[in-house]
Amino acid sequence: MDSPAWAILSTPFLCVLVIAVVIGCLSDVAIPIAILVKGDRCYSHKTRVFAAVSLAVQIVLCICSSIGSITDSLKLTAHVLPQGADVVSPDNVLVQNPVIETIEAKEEEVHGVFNGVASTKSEDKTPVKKKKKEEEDSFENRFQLRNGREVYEEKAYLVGVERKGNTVDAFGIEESLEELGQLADTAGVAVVGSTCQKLASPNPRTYIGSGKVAEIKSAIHGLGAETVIFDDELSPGQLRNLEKIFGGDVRVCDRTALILDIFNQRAATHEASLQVALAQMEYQLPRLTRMWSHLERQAGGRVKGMGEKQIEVDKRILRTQIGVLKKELESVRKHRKQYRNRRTSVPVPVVSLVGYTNAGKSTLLNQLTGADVLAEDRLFATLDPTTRRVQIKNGNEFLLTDTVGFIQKLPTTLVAAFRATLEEISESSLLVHVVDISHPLVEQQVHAVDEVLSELDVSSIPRLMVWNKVDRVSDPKKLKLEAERKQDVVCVSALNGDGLEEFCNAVQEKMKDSMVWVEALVPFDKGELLSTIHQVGMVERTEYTESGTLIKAHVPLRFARLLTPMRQLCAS
Ligand SMILES: Nc1nc2c(ncn2[C@@H]2O[C@H](COP(=O)(O)OP(=O)(O)OP(=O)(O)O)[C@@H](O)[C@H]2O)c(=O)[nH]1
Ligand SMILES: [Mg+2]
Repeated sequence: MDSPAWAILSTPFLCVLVIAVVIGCLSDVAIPIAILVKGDRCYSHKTRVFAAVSLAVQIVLCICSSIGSITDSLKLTAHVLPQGADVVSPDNVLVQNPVIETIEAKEEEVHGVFNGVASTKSEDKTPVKKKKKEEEDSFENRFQLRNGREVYEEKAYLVGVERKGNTVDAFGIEESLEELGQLADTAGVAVVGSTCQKLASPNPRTYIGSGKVAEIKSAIHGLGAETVIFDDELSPGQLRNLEKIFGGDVRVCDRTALILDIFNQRAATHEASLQVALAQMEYQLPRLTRMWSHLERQAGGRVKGMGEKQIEVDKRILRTQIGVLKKELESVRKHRKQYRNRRTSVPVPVVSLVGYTNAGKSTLLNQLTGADVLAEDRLFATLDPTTRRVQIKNGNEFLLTDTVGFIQKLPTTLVAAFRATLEEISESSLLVHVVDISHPLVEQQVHAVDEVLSELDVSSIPRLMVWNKVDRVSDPKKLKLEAERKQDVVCVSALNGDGLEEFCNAVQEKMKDSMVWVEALVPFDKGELLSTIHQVGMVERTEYTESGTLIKAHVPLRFARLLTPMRQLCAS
């Protein structure tokens, strides 16, 4: 039914035109026809020939004019029809919509002509629907798979503060913000912008100045950010005030909350989950206030203190939960201690890898022991300690423990919550501080690690420093010479295995510091004791005598106690 013929016939204008042409033609041909019909009875031969010629000419003229009219009409109809379709189509908004949209549609039409392709999906071209589709697409794209979980990628705006009079060892504001960006990335948050401010002292109400707050407010609304992350820990009041000012659904959080969020996402074992839950609850406890301020608003201010009562109830619940968690963690700690005691009955020395997050601790453990601990270019890949046995070429061995990485401004709640895990460090014979020597902020990272270690009371344990990732520096030879000049520094590349033998030798040398020198006569029937001395100690000399084997070696202190009766034997 959409054919042009039907369209022509269905137009009243065309019908009138056709009738007029027919009447006109009939009137012009009527006289010659009458002459011809009456014939030779009334008219001469000449008159009839003239009438016949005239009729033929009229017919030809009539046909020509009809063809011309119909062609013009066709052209007109062809021009009118598409517009007519636009008007009646419910999908099309071009005719009804304002000027701007018509102009845009015209531009699209031109675009269509250039391409020579007629688009049939007019709805895809409308700006409103296009925008909606883009929004839907971007919404879908913002779901990311993190650690096996699908999470919605929030848009975040970062804020840093540079305190006047910062020490040389501290991170610069730009570097600190960059690290915050890395943390945000690890947590699955997309950073859309950042800003910083230099301050002598923080504003007690909003942490930053009011001008900066206004600037951030307009920036986040322009960028569509849902979260504002501060690089420093904010007080509960500051968090509340900032959220009120930013308005809407904008969430304000700080570095501590972000790190806790990462730990929460990454906790894979029961112990790690317990520790993270405890740290999160301790962080939330003073911040509960803002959750209940709506109660007083709902009551129109008539029931004053309603919110406060609710906060008290919640705080009590949270404190009870914290108590339960602490008890559970205490039992985990006891279990760990028992396991460690069992391990020390076979006195293999324990070496702990400590260091800044992403320095390469897990990669080093994997290279030396063939373990498959997760090592990746993300912050806080490791949360739980892993211990593996390392066998050195000379037959000696030690246990190597990989631990959770440190970071500058590490939340104290987190250090406290991870005490059970970190106790591994405090009971080791040697601390190996792994450093990413290729990192531009290596000095600041070393300083940050030393600060956390000072909180853990491990100053009496000997230390060895490992400059890792030497394959990434521009002049590895120069670096190795520099390391040789320093005491207790070894260069390695955990990734390609470069320098691992030197590392193991250095570990042994260093462990001598925590061992005692013994000379003991071991009876022949205590053969396994002798082999243990070879495993865990550093044997200088063995002599076979009539009453047993005389051994001179450095051995761990605990083991030296085991050898006490034999030492006496030797002395006599
Ligand atoms: N080029 C190079 N990359 C390395 C080296 N050692 C480690 N990496 C890379 O550095 C990244 C971090 O390594 P990890 O072993 O996970 O670091 P980590 O210290 O265990 O990190 P956390 O568990 O987060 O504390 C990974 O992408 C490794 O491949 C190295 O010697 N050279
Ligand atoms: Mg690791």
